Amino acid sequence: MAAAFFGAIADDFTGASDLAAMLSRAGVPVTLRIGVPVGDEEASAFEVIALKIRTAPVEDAVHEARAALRWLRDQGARRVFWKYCSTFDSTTRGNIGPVADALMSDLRTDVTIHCPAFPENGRRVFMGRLFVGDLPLDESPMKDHPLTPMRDASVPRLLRPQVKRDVGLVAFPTVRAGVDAVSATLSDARGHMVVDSVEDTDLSTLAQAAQDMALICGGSAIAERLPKIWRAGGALPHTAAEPMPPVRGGRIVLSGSCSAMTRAQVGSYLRQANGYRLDPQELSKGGLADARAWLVAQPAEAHKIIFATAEPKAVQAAQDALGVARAGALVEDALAQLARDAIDRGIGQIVVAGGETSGAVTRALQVDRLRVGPEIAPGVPWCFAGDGVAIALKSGNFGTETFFAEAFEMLEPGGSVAAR
Ligand SMILES: Nc1ncnc2c1ncn2[C@@H]1O[C@H](COP(=O)(O)OP(=O)(O)O)[C@@H](O)[C@H]1O
Ligand SMILES: O=C(O)[C@@H](O)C(=O)COP(=O)(O)O
Repeated sequence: MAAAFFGAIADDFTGASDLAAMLSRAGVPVTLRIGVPVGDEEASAFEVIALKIRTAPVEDAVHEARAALRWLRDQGARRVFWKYCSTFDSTTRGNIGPVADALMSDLRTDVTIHCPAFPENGRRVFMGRLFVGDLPLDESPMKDHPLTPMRDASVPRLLRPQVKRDVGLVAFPTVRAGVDAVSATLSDARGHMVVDSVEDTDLSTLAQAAQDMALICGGSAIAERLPKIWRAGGALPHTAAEPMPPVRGGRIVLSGSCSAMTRAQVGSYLRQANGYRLDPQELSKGGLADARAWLVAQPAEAHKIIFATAEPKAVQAAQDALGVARAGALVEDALAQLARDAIDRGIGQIVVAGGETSGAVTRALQVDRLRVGPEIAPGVPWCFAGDGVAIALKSGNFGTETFFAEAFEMLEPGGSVAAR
């Protein structure tokens, strides 16, 4: 049976598909697993396990991540990646640090790096401060995230209260001094080293310096560099990507993200699509019957979107009335049920917006693995579930305004996926 070479644990589903897309750019076979598989399976060289632990209680998150690590190691993976959000999304109790600590202990390593930077998507780290576009994290739209509002931009300061080990910084001047300077710093370091990275060239330097680390933590962008480095160094055996399977027609967008970019994308798509808006307070009183009836009345081929996406004020009002967790769960459960309905109606092309939302929808579809296909936008690939179903899991802030239409165009006859 083929063995895994690299194993990643992602704290949410969009994050997992983002990482899988970045690895796929190097032409290596990547399998995205939905939850920890049970027992041995035919492994790809690159395995990514999607968990839904970003906002889970710390003990649950650590427990699931450790189970994922055991499975990956059992499949042969010796290089491990802990994938979290490029905007360092974590609650006040935060799972990023505790999971990193637990993985370090299990891997018997006393140093790791934290690299959330993703310059292609506007996430940069300078002197430990995380920027989203031209704004510090705590001034960016992430300050209003429904589940993980980010109120500080300093990654070391966010991480320190979450971990048992020391937290240090590989600062920009060292990164720009090159691979030897970073390697020397890391070889003397212990604990969690946050690394600055402003441009892609910094990621290449860091990936070179970290290529032999047992554990790397962060966003997906640094991982893009790793397959090429391992291949060039002779560590990675020859691997080839697989062809894409056929996809059936019928399309729908399900959006539970309230991020700034998703709000713009929903607004743009509503100019061409039939739309149904879900409201958590109405869901709590009236349930889902209206939304399900609306979906049944839609032609399969029509452009259509069901969304709970709302402005921060409306989100706040729903949370004040219902509580944060219940408001979120009502929306996630509703979109999960509607995804099942869509599949039952023969719809084959589903775009989901939002990390938590993607977790709820994908689980509801009872898919256990996805083949990773071409990217619609940086970090958002089409994934293939089998039976002619394609799913794209879009992180809240990824993509441009016309993302939803572009995604379906790729699957149209003559589109870039259909043409393969
Ligand atoms: N109108 C709303 N009011 C309150 N919560 C909402 C609303 N719409 C969506 N949510 C919840 O907000 C959360 C958004 O998180 P997520 O799906 O991870 O999106 P993102 O990728 O933008 O972070 C989900 O739990 C979702 O159910
Ligand atoms: O690293 C990233 O930004 C994404 O891969 C990610 O984790 C997305 O999370 P959501 O914004 O919650 O979808």
